[in-house]
Amino acid sequence: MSMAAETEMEDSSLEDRHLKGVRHLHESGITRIPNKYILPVCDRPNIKGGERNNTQLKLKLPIIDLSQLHGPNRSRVLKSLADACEEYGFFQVINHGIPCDLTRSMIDVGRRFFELPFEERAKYMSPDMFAPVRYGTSFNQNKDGVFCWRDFLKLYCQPVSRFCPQWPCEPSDLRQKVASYTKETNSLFIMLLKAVVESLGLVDDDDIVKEFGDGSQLMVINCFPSCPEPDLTLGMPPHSDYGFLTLVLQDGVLGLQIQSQGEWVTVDPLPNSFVVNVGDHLEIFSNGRYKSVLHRVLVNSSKTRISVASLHSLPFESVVKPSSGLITPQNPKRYKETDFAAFLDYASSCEPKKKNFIESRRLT
Ligand SMILES: O=C(O)CCC(=O)C(=O)O
Ligand SMILES: [Fe+2]
Repeated sequence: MSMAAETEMEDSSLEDRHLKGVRHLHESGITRIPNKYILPVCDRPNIKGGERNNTQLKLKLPIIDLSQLHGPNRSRVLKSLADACEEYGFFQVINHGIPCDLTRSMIDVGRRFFELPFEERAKYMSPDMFAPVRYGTSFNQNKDGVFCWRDFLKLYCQPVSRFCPQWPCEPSDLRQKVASYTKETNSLFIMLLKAVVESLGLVDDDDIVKEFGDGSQLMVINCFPSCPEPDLTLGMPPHSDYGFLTLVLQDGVLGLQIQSQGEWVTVDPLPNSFVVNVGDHLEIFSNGRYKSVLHRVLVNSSKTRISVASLHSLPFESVVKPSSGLITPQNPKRYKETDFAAFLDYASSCEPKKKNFIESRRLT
């Protein structure tokens, strides 16, 4: 075989390797990351002081105590919520009522899914962005020039009775855990949604809350294996989330970063809290008052990290637009109407540098 043919064969088997995901690479025991994962210098995470001597800026997100939401302190809680959504686009909720046994077992079953033999996981691989069950790698494996250090399992969740039979049957308790977790996170979301709507001063806007009764819920279980060269790559590139609110559960390993005053800072959540972030749809609904903030994920050289992001929004076919109750001559509409299909078209048709869908919806 000629050298060129050999190199070509090597290249194509390397290409295959990327599509098998980073868990697969990690299991092969590599000590350097393949070029496919190396970011241009300007996009690298710039881990200050080196990883061992980690002096990352840590951020304590504003705390929303849900045990105070239905008592005499309600207006104070709503004010904190409004401030957090305006200033950070992120907050953490405590006393949310979801049992920690359930959150622990959700992380645990997610971890066990990624520990299954590759062939078992591969049954759910699909390049189709619309697939209700999709195991994949990177951010958008069809488009990303540089891959990121993440594998994921995405599950459509609502209605549970429709999607549950399509979820992976291994690990054997996955369906039951995801079903319970879906139910609990959906109730928490509805509680937060009502508070968010009220915090915008929309006391009479019951329509939106009703519409969310049949809303969409997408669960993304992320696996960020330990990485031999974490300063050259990212677990997720800077992006915003498309939905209304995202509820993020983490396993205790830090990694999530948000941009605050021009610097990337690491979110350091309280134990048993949920990190919640404003998505593009809420930025549009609030006519830009609440911000869908860019965030990214760092990886590290010693620990695998698991996170579960639950993305909540309107039914897939609904149109999202600035709330009419917020539009005045002084505060005109700042965003075009959008729907889920427009987002998927955008996400699948380009490789957005900042993965920021909302820019394309802004009225100038
Ligand atoms: O892993 C995390 O903490 C965040 C994950 C995330 O941003 C996402 O799944 O959209
Ligand atoms: Fe995200």
